[in-house]
Amino acid sequence: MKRSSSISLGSSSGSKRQASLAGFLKPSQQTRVDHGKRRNLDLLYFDRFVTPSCAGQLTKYLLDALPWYRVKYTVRGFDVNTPRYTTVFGKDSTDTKWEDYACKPRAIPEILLRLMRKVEEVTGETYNFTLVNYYSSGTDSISYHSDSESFLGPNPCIASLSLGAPRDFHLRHVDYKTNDVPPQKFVLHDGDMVVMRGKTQHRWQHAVPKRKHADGRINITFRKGVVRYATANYNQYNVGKGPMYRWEKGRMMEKAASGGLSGP
Ligand SMILES: O=C(O)CCC(=O)C(=O)O
Ligand SMILES: [Fe+2]
Repeated sequence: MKRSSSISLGSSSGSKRQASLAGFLKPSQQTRVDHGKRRNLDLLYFDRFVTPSCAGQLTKYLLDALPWYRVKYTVRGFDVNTPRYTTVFGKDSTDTKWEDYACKPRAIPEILLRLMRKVEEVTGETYNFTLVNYYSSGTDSISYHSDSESFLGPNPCIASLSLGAPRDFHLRHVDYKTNDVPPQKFVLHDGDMVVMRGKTQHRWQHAVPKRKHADGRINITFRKGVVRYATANYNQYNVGKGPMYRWEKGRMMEKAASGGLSGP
């Protein structure tokens, strides 16, 4: 699908830094991958949803402006070190007041909000969270998982934008061990967007595997949390209680303990 609309990401922003981001979006091509053989894989793929110049500015801005975390947690007695930097903004759609959460959610920064509105327009969905990953090198990754959390509702739509270095994106059917449904593998380039919809999260898993060599890559996902627990869960697994990191002089620098969410 061709679209000619473009928007400015920066013109009416409050902060000077954001206002200097004069990029634009131009959804160029939309490919839908959903035929029956692929068993409930309902994907939209936007080739260069964000133009290269906008993607470059956005990457620099986000790296610089956002607080980053390297979350550690325990699952069934095993210590897990999240193998990438993460951060999260937004709040579930319940009418819970912001101050009533044990860990106060953070408002979505203006630039991500603008991006979210454009993604909403193009996907015909609404979102209230943005989760951001930073893969600093090929050893940063996300292993096979599905985002089928019940707090996202029955068939969640998740829009996922890639910025920076290309990385492989793999999908496999949940019953891949016993069926012959082939895995799907493609490369996500700077500015590309994948939208996972329908039963995709229930019937498929996705991953960004480790690679020997890869430069920095940011991934932004837009999701909609429909119950209060979404906010606590996303905070726990994307911010945690460990130190915060800031991008300074071309690398991540550890800062004081976050103690939960505080302003970006
Ligand atoms: O980095 C990506 O492309 C995928 C990220 C992802 O699957 C997630 O954050 O749940
Ligand atoms: Fe995911």
